[in-house]
Amino acid sequence: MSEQAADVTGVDGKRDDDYEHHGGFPKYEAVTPGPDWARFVEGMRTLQDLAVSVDAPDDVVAQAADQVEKLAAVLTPYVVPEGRSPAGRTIELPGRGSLLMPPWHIEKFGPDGVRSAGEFRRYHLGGNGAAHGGTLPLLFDDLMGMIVHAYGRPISRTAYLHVNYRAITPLNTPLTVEGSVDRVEGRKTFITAQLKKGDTLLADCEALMLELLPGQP
Ligand SMILES: CCCCC/C=C\C/C=C\C/C=C\C/C=C\CCCC(=O)SCCNC(=O)CCNC(=O)[C@H](O)C(C)(C)COP(=O)(O)OP(=O)(O)OC[C@H]1O[C@@H](n2cnc3c(N)ncnc32)[C@H](O)[C@@H]1OP(=O)(O)O
Repeated sequence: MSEQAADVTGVDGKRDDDYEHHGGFPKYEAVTPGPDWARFVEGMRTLQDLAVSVDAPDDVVAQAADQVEKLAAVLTPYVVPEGRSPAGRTIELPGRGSLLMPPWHIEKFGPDGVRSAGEFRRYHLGGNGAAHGGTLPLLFDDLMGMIVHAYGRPISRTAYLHVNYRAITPLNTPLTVEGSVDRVEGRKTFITAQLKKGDTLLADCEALMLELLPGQP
């Protein structure tokens, strides 16, 4: 597993040294895990989809539960502190290799904004074939973190996230989400983003990201 420092170069081309010591935040570095990590994560995503969509006989569920318990026992000795797992730090994988994130891949990452593309899956079902309303703020919030980072701002947290649901967000359909910094006022970074299916606006979002003060968690 090789580690590389995240690019924290600001819009003015200067390295943002504040990134190193702002807030009480651990420092994250992008990572390239071994060759089986992608297969492992995708397999786990398939299991998540299945776990919310099967109605299997008791003996099949018992068999599955046995295997899940065995798998957990295999992995448990390797639990590491926050920021050390490849989950969330593998930029080239959908959802940066984190099961919490929808399996979307980054198409554009820079000071002028971040765009990612992907699909919501059965795991993300809300009702009547649409994505759960709570999955959209998850997608947007993660995007906001990346936009702040790509813009070269110090570590910031979401103070508010305002989502407007404009149309039903379908499952298993290619979508894009894109956003950029609107303005910066002191510690405040204001960002807007849109979720689209082709040219159709599904949801838009406005967020305030607040730069953390020294020692803030
Ligand atoms: C993973 C990396 C892998 C490799 C790297 C590669 C790629 C990058 C990838 C990812 C990105 C990397 C890193 C991302 C890092 C972090 C993202 C984290 C996102 C989150 O983690 S998301 C969690 C949900 N988030 C919270 O859990 C926040 C809880 N909260 C608080 O922690 C405090 O609340 C805080 C600190 C936000 C503010 O507290 P505070 O005391 O410092 O500030 P204060 O309240 O004084 O406000 C100052 C001024 O903001 C105004 N203001 C405040 N709140 C407002 C509101 N809601 N609406 C309107 N105005 C508001 C005030 O009115 C005042 O304005 P004014 O100065 O004009 O009077």
